[in-house]
Amino acid sequence: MGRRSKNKQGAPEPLEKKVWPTPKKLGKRKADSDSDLDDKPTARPAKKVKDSKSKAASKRGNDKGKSTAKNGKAVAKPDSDNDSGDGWEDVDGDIDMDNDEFDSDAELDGFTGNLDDIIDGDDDDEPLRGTTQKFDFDTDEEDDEAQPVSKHKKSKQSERPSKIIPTGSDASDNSDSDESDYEGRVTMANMEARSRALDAKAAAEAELDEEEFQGAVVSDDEDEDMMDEDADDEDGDAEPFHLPTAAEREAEKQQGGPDLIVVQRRMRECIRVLGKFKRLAEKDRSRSEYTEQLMADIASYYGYNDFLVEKLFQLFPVAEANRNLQAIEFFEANEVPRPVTIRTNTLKTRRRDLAQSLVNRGVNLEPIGKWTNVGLQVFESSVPIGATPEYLAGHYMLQAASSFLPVIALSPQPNERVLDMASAPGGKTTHMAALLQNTGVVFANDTNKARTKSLTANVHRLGCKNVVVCSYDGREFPKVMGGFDRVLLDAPCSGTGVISKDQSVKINKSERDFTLLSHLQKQLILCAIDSVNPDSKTGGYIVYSTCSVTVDENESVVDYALRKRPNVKLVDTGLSFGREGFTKYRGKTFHPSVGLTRRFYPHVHNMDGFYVAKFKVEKRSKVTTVDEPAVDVPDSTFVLGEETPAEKVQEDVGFDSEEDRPYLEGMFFMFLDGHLAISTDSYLSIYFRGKTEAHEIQRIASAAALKTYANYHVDPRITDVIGTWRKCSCPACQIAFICCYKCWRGNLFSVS
Ligand SMILES: C[S@@+](CC[C@H](N)C(=O)[O-])C[C@H]1O[C@@H](n2cnc3c(N)ncnc32)[C@H](O)[C@@H]1O
Repeated sequence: MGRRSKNKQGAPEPLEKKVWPTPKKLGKRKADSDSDLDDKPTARPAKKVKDSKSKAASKRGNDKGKSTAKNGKAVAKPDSDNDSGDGWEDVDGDIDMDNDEFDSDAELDGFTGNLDDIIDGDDDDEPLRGTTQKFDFDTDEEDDEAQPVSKHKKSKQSERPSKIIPTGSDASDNSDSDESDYEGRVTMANMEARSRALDAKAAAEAELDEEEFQGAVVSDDEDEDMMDEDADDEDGDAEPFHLPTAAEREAEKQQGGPDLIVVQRRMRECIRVLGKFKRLAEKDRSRSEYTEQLMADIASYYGYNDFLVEKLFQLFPVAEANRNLQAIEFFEANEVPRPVTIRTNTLKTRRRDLAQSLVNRGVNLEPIGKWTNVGLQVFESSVPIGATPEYLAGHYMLQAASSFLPVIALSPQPNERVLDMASAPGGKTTHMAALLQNTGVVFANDTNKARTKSLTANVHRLGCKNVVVCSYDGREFPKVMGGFDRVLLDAPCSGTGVISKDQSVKINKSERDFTLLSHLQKQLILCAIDSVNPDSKTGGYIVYSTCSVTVDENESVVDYALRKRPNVKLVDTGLSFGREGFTKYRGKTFHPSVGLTRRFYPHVHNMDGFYVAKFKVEKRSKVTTVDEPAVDVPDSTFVLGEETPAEKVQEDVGFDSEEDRPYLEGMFFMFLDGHLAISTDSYLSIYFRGKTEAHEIQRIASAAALKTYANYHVDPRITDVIGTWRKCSCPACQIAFICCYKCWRGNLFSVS
């Protein structure tokens, strides 16, 4: 770990801001670039009231929010306000409020606040607003422990040194920028404009990246300065910065490394020199020397290994004028906790009702933004947000905002069959179950059996009744079963997007990890594609996502899938924000459609770093076989040992083999007394949960034996079947829990 992480020291002295170029000096170009950087998280004090539109409303909101927490008395907003476009629109007017424990009217009666006073919906379109305090939960994992969100809790931010780089709001004159009319804050609209501007600049990126990749050093003479010409005089006053030579750096190392303050200053100076290289660089020193020094200092200052710093630094293309600033903003954002967010479980409640209940308990919150109608951002809470009665009753999931994105992109439709290939602990599974309104079926798979326990617990808590939990290696699909309308592959990844939650990523990732992960992801994505029914009438989609920002795990994987499976194409994710996926990166050129994929960054969107790609699986025009190994995978990448050798999996993922036929043809699932029955045109299989008693197997199997093609087996990898099966009314059925084939087909999804 670097010295900051290792020592957990207090904040070093703030940087002397006077040495930074003023906004004026930075000029228009800087203002543009800063405007992009302004998408960063802002260290905002905990608050629940938006302060832009109506100070009066804000004040009322604050006051009421506090008083409601205390006295629990006030009048609920009339229902008619629900549709006022205030950001609290109901997500589903037809919610089955089948949970007796929850009485929304009772909640309303007791509600003492007026949410509309608290909320100004007009700026509801920010991805996420400023961080308040640290709250420990994994991107994708529910934290079982109760976690109060206390305004008194000391955040990690408070221990941090001041910023290395003045950000847009710190340093730039934004009078021309989108946010100037909005108190310097970022809106979805201006964020997108910034993204577009950046993306336009990326046109020149590939050539420069390639040059860098091939070791070509950009000529100093050709470098563009970031500063305006009129800044020259003032630059003359600045102390010349001496870039340490290799020998000096070695000596520094021998003495135990540089002082933290020295590192801070040096980073700042390197960025300054790189920004106006011709004027400020020392003679005979190259741009790459400054960049190397900057990366080395980032590694020691933030506590990364050198390899990862370089990998992450390279995400910011050389061609971008503000490349170094962006990189620093990214590393800085990894030191700041992301906002606490929850997802309303629409199987049990409505967002507005949930919000009212939580406000009554002293929770300050607001809708996340217009891109989600189920998300709430929690600013502060006097109660542990992971242990409220509403939480225990399954009215919400504690879930990072970025985790909503792949499910929104996948957009499962009622009655569909969906596979969540790597699902534990179930944040996205339960979201999908809710979008299916408890119809159809979600196969929630995860190779890690231990993790399926928390998945099952979440499925139960949230009242999902259409979920089969199983524990296969995802690479065994579609051999296990196929024919899904939609598949989500939220792939195992390096976690470079969630460093703010898991600082160990900074030091425990090596080049080999990325190679192995990328191999695994490539295998999984092919299996995900092959598990989709291309003839699906309503779907035929796959979403691939990771909580990583590296290209190896994202664009490279997606591009690989496009090359290996000509019957798939990328489609728009439907997400209203996010940066375009790279189509060129460090000498590699990806399919142009990779630009349709979306990247999310902590410093831009104030969310965990994330990546989302959506594919449409087309019908295969002719029999195609995979005639080469999908990926050249070392055996060591397989965690199942003897179960499934790599080569076997590779061979088996070919198209249209006779063997695959039953998996790809129409398949029907039903829930049998807590077990799973799968029927195709050719056969019936009953999967007993791993710990099924022998007499239970006997009972069901003997009934199944009445069917000609029935077979059964006990599968320890089917861990839970959460759903109920309504007895068939068909007179042909001799046995209550097994239907004849005809009525089975007709009634399969008549599950209650
Ligand atoms: C990013 S997490 C999934 C988070 C989950 N989608 C959610 O929203 O809660 C990745 C998961 O992949 C699982 N995994 C790793 N290798 C796998 C494989 N070969 N097949 C299936 N799952 C795998 C891990 O156990 C881990 O739970």
